[in-house]
Amino acid sequence: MALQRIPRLLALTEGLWRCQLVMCQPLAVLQSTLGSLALQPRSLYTGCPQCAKHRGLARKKRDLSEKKLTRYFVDHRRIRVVGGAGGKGACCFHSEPRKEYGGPDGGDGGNGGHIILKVDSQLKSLSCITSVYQGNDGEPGQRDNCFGRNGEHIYIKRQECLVNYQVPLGTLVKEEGMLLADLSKPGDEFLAAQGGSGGKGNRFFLSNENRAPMNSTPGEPGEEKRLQLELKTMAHAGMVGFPNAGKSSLLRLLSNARPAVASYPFTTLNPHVGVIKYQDYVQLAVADIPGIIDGAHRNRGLGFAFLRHIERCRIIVYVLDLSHKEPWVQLKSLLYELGKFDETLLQRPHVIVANKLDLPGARETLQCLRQETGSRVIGLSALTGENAEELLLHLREMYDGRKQDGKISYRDW
Ligand SMILES: Nc1nc2c(ncn2[C@@H]2O[C@H](COP(=O)(O)OP(=O)(O)OP(=O)(O)O)[C@@H](O)[C@H]2O)c(=O)[nH]1
Ligand SMILES: [Mg+2]
Repeated sequence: MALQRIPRLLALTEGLWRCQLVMCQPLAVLQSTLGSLALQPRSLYTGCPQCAKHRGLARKKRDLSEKKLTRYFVDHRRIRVVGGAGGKGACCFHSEPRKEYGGPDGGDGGNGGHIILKVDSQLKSLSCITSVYQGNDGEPGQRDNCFGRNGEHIYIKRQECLVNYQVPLGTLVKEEGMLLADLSKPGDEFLAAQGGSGGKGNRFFLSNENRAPMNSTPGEPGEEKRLQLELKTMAHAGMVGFPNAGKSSLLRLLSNARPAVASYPFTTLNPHVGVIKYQDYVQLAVADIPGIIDGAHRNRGLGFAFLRHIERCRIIVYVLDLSHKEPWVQLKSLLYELGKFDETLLQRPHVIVANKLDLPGARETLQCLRQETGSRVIGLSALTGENAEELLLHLREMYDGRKQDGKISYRDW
């Protein structure tokens, strides 16, 4: 019996020993004598149960692979929304002992619930949006002039116990290609489908001419719409460049985002947004999108549809690769492809960044690039972090400048 208790005792004591708690002499003796049983030492957790829970959560979260992310990142959805139908009006008469002609007392039906799209800034993708949303129907009217209950409105993320659905910030709502709403501010709402109004009970039809109306109306059906939801990433600055130029490496260097980096082209398949945090608590969001190549507008490479994710960026960062002999050719191609997508993108304030300054011969190429473009080019290395401050300061200057113009505010990216 005593032998059976030994392993448990040992487990307790070794934990105490590992945590270097104040260990009394008898425990130390026991530890040394039972050590021959060679149980693996385990760490004794001395905190409360809540802390133990947190300890489990503190495990490092593994980044999702780009392929898996593609499954989760959805920037297009077609949905059918149907508002709830109105409840039917009741047709009945008051009945009480010794009251023969009680009169009509059929209550009205409740209104059907609307379907409302609401912005949730925590959401980053449209993946949680399902294809059909059916509104809640209103309840029918009841006798004794009881009106039916209105259908609960449905918001397109389930939140607490309410049926409550939401969309990410930057969602465009279109119907047959026509823009209905641009949900670009936190808290924005859009009434996607209106619920039908409830029917009238026979009490409603009571008049001097008709003291015993026998008619009541059914509730109206809810509105039905087929909508396209399109997500455009919201960031202050967007990076464009050829594959392998080092956009993701740069984003990793500047911000807390962790996009995948590899030496093969098209490593990035989805847009990533990182936040640069300045010491005075100003935060600047930077988006990294998949690389674009010559002929992207003819659907070469990954095409250029994802350029819509930089459409809302106020600053465009062209990332060029100094390992190429003529990076200015890359710049021309980028400008051409951007112009094909949207001419106005070319008028946006921009920064030209030449990456991979650490490579041999890169400084000479940088000089040539400056001469060719005739504008400011920030040479840096995303790998070593060399000269990254210049880019950080320049982005901040541009951001502050545009904020003073009233073109950027915290609410309006
Ligand atoms: N020597 C050097 N290599 C770099 C630098 N920046 C990035 N790289 C390398 O270049 C390769 C591509 O980097 P990425 O950050 O994945 O490039 P990307 O532009 O995001 O590429 P895509 O996602 O395919 O568009 C990786 O092997 C990086 O290690 C740099 O400053 N110096
Ligand atoms: Mg990348």
